[in-house]
This record gives sequence, structure tokens and C-alpha cells, in this order.
Amino acid sequence: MADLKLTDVEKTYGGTVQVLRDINLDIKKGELIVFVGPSGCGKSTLLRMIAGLEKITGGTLEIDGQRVNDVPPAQRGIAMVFQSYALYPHMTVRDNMTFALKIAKKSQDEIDRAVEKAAKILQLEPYLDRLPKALSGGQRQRVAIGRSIVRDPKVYLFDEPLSNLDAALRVATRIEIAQLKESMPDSTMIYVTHDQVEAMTLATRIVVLANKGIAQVGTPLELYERPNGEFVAQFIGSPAMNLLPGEVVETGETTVVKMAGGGTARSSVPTTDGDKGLKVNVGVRPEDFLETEEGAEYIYEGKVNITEALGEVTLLYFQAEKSDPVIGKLPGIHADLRGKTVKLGAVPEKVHLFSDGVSLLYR
Ligand SMILES: Nc1ncnc2c1ncn2[C@@H]1O[C@H](COP(=O)(O)OP(=O)(O)OP(=O)(O)O)[C@@H](O)[C@H]1O
Repeated sequence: MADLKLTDVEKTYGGTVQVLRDINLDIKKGELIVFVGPSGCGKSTLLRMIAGLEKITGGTLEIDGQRVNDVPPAQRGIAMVFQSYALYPHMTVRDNMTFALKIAKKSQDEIDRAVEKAAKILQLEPYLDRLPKALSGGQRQRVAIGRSIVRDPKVYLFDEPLSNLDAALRVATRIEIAQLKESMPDSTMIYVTHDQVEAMTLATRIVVLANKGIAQVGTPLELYERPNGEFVAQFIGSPAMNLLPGEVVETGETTVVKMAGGGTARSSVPTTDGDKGLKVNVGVRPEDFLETEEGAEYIYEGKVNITEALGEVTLLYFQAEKSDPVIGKLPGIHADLRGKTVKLGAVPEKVHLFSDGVSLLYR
């Protein structure tokens, strides 16, 4: 299994349309890297460049220290699993899985062993003689994954492999992929998804792509707890982090911010004397808001416009004049808060500070 290194990688279509630039990334053997980002940010393009299906127009891609920019896809030792399973409809599961090995003129013995191993990992043993049309969507996706496992690739690439599955099957197949990764701890995997939960649960590290480049790379919890700017702060986590304007009035280990809307925020993000008067956005995740007692200090005060009781939590949508609504997420059922004015606070450790879009932790 392999290390991957991308250095100053860029992609320009037709010589003029640049879609990616300055992509620098070190992927270690055994990692499961997830690419996330808004639609059109270049996730699939980057994956396809790694696979060799798309030309790299600048920079270098190395696999195990070897430059592979001009190496054809079949010789890169990479297997790609697509969202459309692309199985051959007239071939059995076994034949679908062994097709590439037959083309590569592997011995029957080798082919049998590879299929046996993949079928076992993916629990496909009962289905080996069936045609794809006699399988469920989740089983077909497992066959598509099996087809890559038998080739014993250096790197697995997954392009939204679960997006065609219904909600329950997505969860089940997500857990299978996590188990698959555990059963092959040395395999390197890169995974593109739109799904926050997939990214948070599967990734060893998440790469957030935006504005043609990498916004931040980190473990799921690093991105959740220490986003480097407002973009990542609002992209990771759902509903998105609230951003509320204010001005720094006290600096030090704890920073005190006077909120434009009237409250006071305390943050454990440290500041220095020079920061006094700094205009900031105070960031609080919906789940980090706490309802405050009457008379106590609060960060935000607003009238609850809509409540959504999800069972274990209630989402509170506050009226906001111009911006997106401020959202709170309180444990339990609080339908009674609709139409009421509520004051919310948060512990200083959960209060983020941004200036000009950048986290004060990363200045
Ligand atoms: N052949 C092409 N010529 C010109 N531009 C292209 C071409 N293929 C893709 N693009 C552009 O490159 C950008 C990145 O596309 P890509 O499919 O990689 O995005 P993505 O992040 O995977 O999007 P999504 O999340 O919607 O699947 C898009 O703006 C797209 O319009």
C-alpha cells in the first residue's frame, strides 16, 4: 500500500479555465482521506487526476516517491469505485469481480484466491453466481468494491459511492466501508462525499476544498473544534455555526466581546492588548448554545420564530432581520418556546472568534 504526495497540483481546462491550484497534500499509507467542499469545487476532478482519468496540467503527483503524472491509469495501481456501480449486467458477480484479473492473465488459482478473499470481506459469498439485476443496490455497490479489492491496488478511490443508496442502506454500507478499512489497515483510501456524517465518521483526515484550493486539512475533530476560518467553521457541522458580530472590549486569556445585538460573549481564544476594539464575528455552534437564566449574562437574545422537534433535540430558528436565521439546538423537546424571547449563552471554550473571516487561533 502506498503514500501519495501532491505538490503544487493544478488543473486548467482548455488552457484557460482554472478549477484547481496550489494543491499540496501528503497522504500516508493507511489513511482514509475524505474530500469535501461545495458543489463544483473540484473534488471529482482531483480524484480523477489521481486516478489518471484527467490530465494533471501543473505540479506533480507521486505514488511511493515515484512521479506518476504521465503513467496511464491501469499502471498506477489504483482502483476507483464510482457512485454508479458500472457492473457488467450480463456477467455474474464472480465474473464481474474477476474480469480485470482475466484480462491481466492471472492464473486461475490466483483469481480464485482473490475472489474468495474479497467475497469474504464483503460478505458476498452467497451471491457469487447471481447476475447484478438480482442484487439490491447495496449488494451491487459491494460487488463494485469487490472488483477493486481483487486487484489488490495500492490506493482505493471512492467517488460518492453511497449517493445512490436510500437512507437506511447508506448507513449500513457506510458501516461496511468502515469495517472494510479496518480489515485492510494498510490500504490507502481517498473518498469524495457530500455527506457530513460520512466525512466525520470515515475520515482519518478531511480535506476541505474551496475557491480552487485547500481551505483546511485536519482530523474530523480538529476541523470541528478548531476551524481556521469562517468558511470551514460553517461548512463542517450541521446546522452551520452561527456568526454574530461584536467588538473586543477585554483582552487576555479570556477575551470579552460586546455583541452588536446587546449581549456579551466570553471566549477562551486568547487576545492581546492590541486587539482591543477589534471588530469580530463570534462563532457559536447551534449545539453549543445554552439557555441562560433570567438576569444572567447572554450572548444572543432573540424571538423563536420556528421550532423543529427532532425527538432527541429541538432546533430553534430565531428571527433575523437581514442575515440567515440564528439557530439553536437544545437537548429535549421545546416546542413551547415558539414565539418566546430566549437568551442564549455558551461556555467560553465553545466560543470561536473570527476577524476578516480568519480564526483568531490561526493568526
Ligand atoms: N471538461 C471540462 N471543461 C471545463 N470545465 C470543467 C470540465 N469538467 C469540469 N469542469 C469544471 O470544473 C469544476 C470542478 O468540477 P468537479 O466535478 O470536480 O466538482 P465537484 O466538486 O466534484 O462537484 P460536485 O460536488 O457538484 O460533484 C466545475 O466548476 C466544473 O464546471
